[in-house]
Amino acid sequence: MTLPTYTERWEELAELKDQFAVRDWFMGTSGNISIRVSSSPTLFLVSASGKDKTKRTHQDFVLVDENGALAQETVERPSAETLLHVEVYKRQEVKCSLHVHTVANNVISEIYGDQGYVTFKGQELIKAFGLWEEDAELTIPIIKNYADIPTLAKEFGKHVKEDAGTVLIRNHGVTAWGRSVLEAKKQIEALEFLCQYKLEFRKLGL
Ligand SMILES: CSC[C@@H](O)[C@@H](O)C(=O)COP(=O)(O)O
Ligand SMILES: [Zn+2]
Repeated sequence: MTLPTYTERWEELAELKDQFAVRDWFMGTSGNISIRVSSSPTLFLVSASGKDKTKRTHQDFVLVDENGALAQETVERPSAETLLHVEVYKRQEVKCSLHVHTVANNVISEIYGDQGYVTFKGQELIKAFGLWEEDAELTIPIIKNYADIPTLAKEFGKHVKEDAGTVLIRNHGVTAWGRSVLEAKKQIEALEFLCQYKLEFRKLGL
């Protein structure tokens, strides 16, 4: 790990955090985000736990290793959900992992929670997930919100089958990851759009 890489990745993550904060995507200190700093060994910056993520400070992120253990001296604790980030960084191409709680993603995860997935069809934005065919269908898994984080991470890990993806956690939020910050961001934003659309549609009784 070279210092410019560390600083550049920190800044990239900090910018993203500011953007999500403006959208109110970190309500009540919820949400956590991370970015890969090194591949060999695996090291990534993850948001510190329990902070007001609408504010920018020099303690916003901490460096952790492939197991989610602190790789630097700090008084901060890594996100309580660091183990979910650990799951995606097992894939060498993954560069970024994002987790947010929104009302729309929570309601959709509850409505479709029993069936374990939600589908979207006939929507332009499913192209953000690489689905370009006219009748393509996007399926997003919904997992149970286990209180025990290692159990939650294990369940989540079963759905990390590609270098980019999205998983809803029932009545909790969503985690998206990708080969770049843009790819992870694109998916989490697109899913939020699709969840809001589906809810609006249902509200209108259509
Ligand atoms: C305070 S509610 C949110 C937490 O329980 C958790 O789900 C979350 O997303 C944020 O935890 P954090 O440890 O700050 O990364
Ligand atoms: Zn969470």
